[in-house]
Amino acid sequence: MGGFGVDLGTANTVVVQPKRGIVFDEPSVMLARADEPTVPILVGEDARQLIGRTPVGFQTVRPLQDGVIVDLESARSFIVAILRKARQHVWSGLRRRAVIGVPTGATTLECRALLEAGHEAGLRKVALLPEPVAGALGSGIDPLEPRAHLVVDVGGGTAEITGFCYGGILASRTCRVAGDELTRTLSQYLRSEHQLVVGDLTAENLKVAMDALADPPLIVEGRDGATGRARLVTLENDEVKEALRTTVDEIVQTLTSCLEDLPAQAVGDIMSHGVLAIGGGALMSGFTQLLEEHFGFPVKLADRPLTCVAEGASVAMMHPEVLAAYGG
Ligand SMILES: Nc1ncnc2c1ncn2[C@@H]1O[C@H](COP(=O)(O)OP(=O)(O)OP(=O)(O)O)[C@@H](O)[C@H]1O
Repeated sequence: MGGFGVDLGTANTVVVQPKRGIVFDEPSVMLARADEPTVPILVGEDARQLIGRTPVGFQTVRPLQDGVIVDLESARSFIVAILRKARQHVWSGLRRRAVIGVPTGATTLECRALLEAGHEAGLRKVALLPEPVAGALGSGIDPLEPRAHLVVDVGGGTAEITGFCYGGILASRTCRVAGDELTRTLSQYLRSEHQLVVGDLTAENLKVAMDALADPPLIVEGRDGATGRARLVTLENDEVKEALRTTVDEIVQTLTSCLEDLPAQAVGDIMSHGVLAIGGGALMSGFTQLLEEHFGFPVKLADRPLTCVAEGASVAMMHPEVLAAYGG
């Protein structure tokens, strides 16, 4: 069966084909000339490497913000470019169809922009599926069963929580503070507390490294804010966690507030089966434990939190009943 399951994220884009698995998994970034911002020269990881070191006359463009398209032309060029890259693995002249994950909180206009970008990129048929439903499907959950599920998705631009059951959404809350804001918080912290200026990539690597860090301190390279000279700063794991605490609390509070909107019976289902956590931000050290403390019931990190949305979108192509219930 042809076609693509696509998670077009603010931070990363993943494309899955039903028979071949993941055919593209790279940052949602493209490099373009400043005077032609919608014509990509580099796409994905190659373009990301130039963030913070972009030569004069070029710019790095992120076609999505907060999980939705902000500029139709850039988004269309980006989709064309990633599908071309994906096709290097499987060349095909056929016009394919696709299921694309979309934030539950996306407006009709934002959904239309995504559909238009897909069609303009040459896709024959495009259907949309809420990302939490796709993530659940990609994690082996049947979203049509008559039992409530709660999915937390912490991405780059948004953190979302969605309750759904038997083909319908029960409740949903969105927080436009997520992984990328945590990176910015860390960058600002280094500047204000250590007078160290670092690039976005360094701040993000530090945030992700905290995950793997047990006891050894972390060494960060940057530029001294006063003298401009290169300097190293040593940070303890706990210091990084503390620097991120206020932003993490903001995300957790929005997510837990969704419980108020859920019917009591649904809360019972979730208490006995737990919450599913997806998205790269959920990988942050201690995040699922913190959520468990606030929810009061178990939170399970998906087996493949970064790719399950695209995997579920790919599975949905073979389940038109799921698309009919949740998508379009
Ligand atoms: N091990 C990790 N620890 C902490 N954060 C991580 C880790 N791995 C990835 N991230 C963060 O997860 C975010 C990207 O997650 P993901 O790819 O799910 O987002 P997205 O789908 O592109 O975004 P959105 O859902 O907002 O459109 C980034 O902010 C990245 O820094």
